[in-house]
Amino acid sequence: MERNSGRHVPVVVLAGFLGSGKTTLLNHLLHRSGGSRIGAVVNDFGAVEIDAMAVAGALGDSTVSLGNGCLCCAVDSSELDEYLERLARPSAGIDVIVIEASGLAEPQELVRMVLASEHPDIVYGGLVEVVDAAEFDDTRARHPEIDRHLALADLVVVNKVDRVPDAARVTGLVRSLVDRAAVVPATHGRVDPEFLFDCRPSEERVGQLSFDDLHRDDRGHDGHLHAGYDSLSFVRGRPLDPRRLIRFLDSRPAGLYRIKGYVDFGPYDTGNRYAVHAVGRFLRFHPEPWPAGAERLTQLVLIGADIDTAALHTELEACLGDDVPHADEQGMWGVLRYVRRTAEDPAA
Ligand SMILES: Nc1nc2c(ncn2[C@@H]2O[C@H](COP(=O)(O)OP(=O)(O)OP(=O)(O)O)[C@@H](O)[C@H]2O)c(=O)[nH]1
Repeated sequence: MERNSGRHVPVVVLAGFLGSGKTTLLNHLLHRSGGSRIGAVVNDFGAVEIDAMAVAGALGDSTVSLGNGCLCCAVDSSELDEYLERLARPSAGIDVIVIEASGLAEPQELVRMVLASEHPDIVYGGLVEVVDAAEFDDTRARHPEIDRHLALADLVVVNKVDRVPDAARVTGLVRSLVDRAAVVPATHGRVDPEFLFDCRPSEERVGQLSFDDLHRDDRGHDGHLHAGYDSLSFVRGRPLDPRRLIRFLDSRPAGLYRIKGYVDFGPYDTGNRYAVHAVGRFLRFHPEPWPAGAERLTQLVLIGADIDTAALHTELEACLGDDVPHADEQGMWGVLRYVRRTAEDPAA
């Protein structure tokens, strides 16, 4: 692909099911993009913008966030256009824009929105689909439409190959489902940024997409991946009790597929907040120092199908800690079981 010559900024759509590793990949790109400056548009499904928080530090003013709901269901694309306009301005000095879609977005809707943009300085830069190798079989079984998403992709990153014994089988299966896309295995989203900048589809392929896949149909949003999914946001200024939270997490219902956010354990660790990620049955905590001046908040987003959001909310309330100034030493043991301190597993 030609790099931005000052005329056209490519816009890459980064999609993939809940928890597949989109934010991790975007963060990798931001740190490894060499001389290229990346602008990011982040779209979360939950009302608290956890993904935007996770990428903001690396980007400063070149990230914008479209929170609360799926971008694919935005009434019109003018809001997106406004953001793209801001990022594509020559003064922003941005070479490529990446839109990180919510894990429940319909990629073809996003591609359509980019193609429909009237902004003269941007050009559609391709669809990147991230796949969670460990969850791929289950996700496909629950959502056969994933195959359709992969068929639209220009690059598929088969992520989390460290979590599967049969990475070659999963990669082969993905290859059989794509059209012309390149398929690259990865761990923690570590792909060569050139892959993304190079994944721009040919004119022919864009034409094919816009004709076959991109016209708006009249199904409404019933057939969308997010139909049937609910999300719940939990924000509190009072610390959580680690034992109670672990009890909640260990007994979480099967439909609660994704949890992400940050937890304040108050006196149990005054220096760190704990990024938490649950994807299916997988659970991980990453302690990280509180950013300077950050308000000490617990902020969680829970996403799932057939979940009782009111009951989950009540259960989370019950995880709030008692107002004790001191913490007992064993209190964090349950949490620390889910912390991995190796270079192989950096915080997302
Ligand atoms: N073991 C392993 N974990 C990974 C890998 N890539 C990402 N993760 C972890 O998977 C979890 C989800 O990663 P994210 O990057 O937040 O996923 P996402 O696709 O942005 O999630 P949503 O925005 O909720 O759809 C985090 O705990 C990551 O650290 C990987 O290659 N291997």
